[in-house]
Amino acid sequence: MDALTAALHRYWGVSAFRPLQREAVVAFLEGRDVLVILPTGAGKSVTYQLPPVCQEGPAVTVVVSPLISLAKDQVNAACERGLECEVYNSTVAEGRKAAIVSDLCSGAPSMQLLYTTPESLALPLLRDALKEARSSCTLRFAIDEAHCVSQWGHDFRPAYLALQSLREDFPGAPFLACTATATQRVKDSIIQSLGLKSPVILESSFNRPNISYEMRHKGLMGKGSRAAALKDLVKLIQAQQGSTGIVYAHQRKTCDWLAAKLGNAGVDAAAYHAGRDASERSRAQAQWMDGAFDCIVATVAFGMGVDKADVRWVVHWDAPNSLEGYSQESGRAGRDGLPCKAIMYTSRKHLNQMRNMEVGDRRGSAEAVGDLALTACCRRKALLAYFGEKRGRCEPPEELCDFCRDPKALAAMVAKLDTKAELAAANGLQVDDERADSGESEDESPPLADKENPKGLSSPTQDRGPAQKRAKKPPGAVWEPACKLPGSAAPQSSQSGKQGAKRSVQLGRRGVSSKEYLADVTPAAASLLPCQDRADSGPTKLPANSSGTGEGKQAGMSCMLRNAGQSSAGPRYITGLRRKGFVPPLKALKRDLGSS
Ligand SMILES: Nc1ncnc2c1ncn2[C@@H]1O[C@H](COP(=O)(O)OP(=O)(O)OP(=O)(O)O)[C@@H](O)[C@H]1O
Repeated sequence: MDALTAALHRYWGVSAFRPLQREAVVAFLEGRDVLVILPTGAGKSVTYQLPPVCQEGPAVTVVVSPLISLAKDQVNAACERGLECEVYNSTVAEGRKAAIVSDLCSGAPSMQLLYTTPESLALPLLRDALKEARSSCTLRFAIDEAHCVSQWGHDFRPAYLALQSLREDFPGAPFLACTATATQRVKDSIIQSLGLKSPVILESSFNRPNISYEMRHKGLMGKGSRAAALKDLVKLIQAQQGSTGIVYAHQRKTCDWLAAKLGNAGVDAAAYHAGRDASERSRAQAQWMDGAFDCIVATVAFGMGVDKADVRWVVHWDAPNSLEGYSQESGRAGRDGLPCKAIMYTSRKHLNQMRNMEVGDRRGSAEAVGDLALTACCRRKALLAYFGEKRGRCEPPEELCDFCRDPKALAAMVAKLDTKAELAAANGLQVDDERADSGESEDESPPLADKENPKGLSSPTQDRGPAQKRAKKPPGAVWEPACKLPGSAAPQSSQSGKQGAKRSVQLGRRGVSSKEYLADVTPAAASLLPCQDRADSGPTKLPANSSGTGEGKQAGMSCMLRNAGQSSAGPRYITGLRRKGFVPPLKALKRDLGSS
């Protein structure tokens, strides 16, 4: 056994490194800057905790962590392993802080890890002590959750920007930045903001093969969709037979409401959000960790750094704000590598609300979530494509997503969603799921307004200056299931029309088969249906009696549709619609969808 493996065994009790851990430790020990991008639960903390314990002479890794609670948990875990650990933040008593400073300046610090926050690291007392320490010991800096430094990231913390001055003060110290989620833009931003010098970039696939992804649409759950969705959720949780899970909701009151409703239905559930006081929160977390609750119903305030290996399912009751967030939150399931589920409940209304409220750098986040949720596509492929990974659909032994389990059923469901939206828009109505969902608005203000920031810091999402205008969509706009994510099942027809070209589709009461109708409104979905007469390209020509001068025109059903499968910006607009005389071909549609 080599020295590194021996140290891993001694402190972690395991005798093999996980992928890229060893490479990161070696590079960090050699004094290189390192960027580690590994999925949640991959063991990133080993990469910066191990170096100080496996070198001769005094060495301290200063670990910058965004949350005090997160640092506390990590320090406890590290101390239990036998590492010499200290924590320096605003909650620490002055006497303790003085002891830490004096240890750093002693010429041979006894600590191996010093957990702190960006704010505390900016204070002259600690900064000067570290400057003093570097002459007598090896200093290294580890920036945990490094995506917080990026304004493009989903969890930007302005305080992280103060870390820029670290490089100036400690030009010779190696930096290791780690995160579980980073698009190329975020990676570039981390390297630039922290001033990483020719960093060794260690990145593994974001893929979590043991997670099966699934979307459920509240709008398709019938009238009173909130009650129906709740019933569905209870059934889902009960089917997990007492295994542990997390339900994420946007708002605190939704968490309280859901926890109470689940409790009434016999599910042991605790609510966790920043509106509860710290002791209630940590009690709820501890009880959930111990298995006293099947389920914790939480806002995004919960989860960062929670190291519970056997979370078998993560439910999003509301669509997440971004795919980065989704990846992190769903990634809390199955850290033990065993099969687990990530299930997202969505509603078109909520997605549209989120999209309409995005400002500045955040624009596009909800759009990406909507594209994932409202498109017939392999969820894994699409999610990974968002992070720049090209790959095929789920393949065993990976857990299959809902699309890969049954593409036809999923395509039919998406077709149903699109058709509902378009028929409702055609009739000048709200989309059904929006109407049904509106019951939920009684306890929900606009989704982003109450997004939690456990540190109470501002972020681009929350800092809406007067100059920042919300990007309102025109009334009547519905979600365009444009299959924009590269993983989506857009038709790859060689005959597909000119990129970005609009198609004019004439729909009418007679002469248009439901199959054609489906093919026209959702080409992506229709490509998966047994639909022989699907028109893939160019302006769709419908039978004479329904087009041009036919009844279709009389009925005023002229829709301008973007050709699905092509990259197109903005929503799909339905224009020139007249309600009178239009009878939706629902019977035929239902027959085709096989859902009487
Ligand atoms: N080589 C290894 N073999 C087995 N278990 C390991 C190994 N390395 C780390 N672990 C364990 O994996 C779990 C997750 O590790 P860690 O908390 O470092 O993950 P992480 O990548 O930081 O996750 P997150 O991004 O969610 O914070 C811990 O319980 C840790 O002890």
